[in-house]
Amino acid sequence: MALIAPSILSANFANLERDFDLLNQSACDYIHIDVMDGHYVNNLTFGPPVISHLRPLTKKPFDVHLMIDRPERSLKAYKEAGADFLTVHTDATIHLHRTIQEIKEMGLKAGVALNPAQSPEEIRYILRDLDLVLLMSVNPGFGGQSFVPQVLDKIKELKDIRTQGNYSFKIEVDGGVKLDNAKEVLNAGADILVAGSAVFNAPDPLKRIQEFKDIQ
Ligand SMILES: O=C(CO)[C@@H](O)[C@H](O)COP(=O)(O)O
Repeated sequence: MALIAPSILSANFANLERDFDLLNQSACDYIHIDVMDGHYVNNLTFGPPVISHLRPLTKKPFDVHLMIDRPERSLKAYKEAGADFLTVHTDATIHLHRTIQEIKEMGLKAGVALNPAQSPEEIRYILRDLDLVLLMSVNPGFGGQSFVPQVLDKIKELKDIRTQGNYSFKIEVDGGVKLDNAKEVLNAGADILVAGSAVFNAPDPLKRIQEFKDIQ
């Protein structure tokens, strides 16, 4: 069964408590939290203070996706705010291996994100250290963009690499995931689907999450 991580980037920022009530009632597996700093990406969302206020609202794991420059400077703040997974971008940190080790030493699950133009080859030598590889299927920064179709081949490639290397990381796909392409994304090898606008812009977000969960 697909693991579903609704992205609160498309939630109502003026009413996050209501949207967290909804997520608590749902069958979602993780809550995907997009942190954007206005530098690594143009958009700006929130940081540790907001996340720490969200933490008591749910027991669901926080899958925190850091779209920020130099994430190594603030890992501890995100741990203290309540992150369970911390995912960084390869091109945002200078010493990626060290950053991953620091996330793991804090007892968190460590993830690396690849943008649509980046190859899994870039992270070949750290794959054994990772709990998660997040394949961006849009360019990062905004919700509601269209799925970049070439990413389907990348998912397959990464899944083959995982099998050949006997690695244990999960493959998460993020951006433009909708009900009508989710099956193809899962068949390509994704374990976790991130869905923002497909969930929060749906007439019935609870039903929509269940529809994603029910995909065979
Ligand atoms: O990280 C990002 C965008 O940078 C994603 O998590 C989006 O939030 C996904 O939104 P949709 O494409 O599902 O609307």
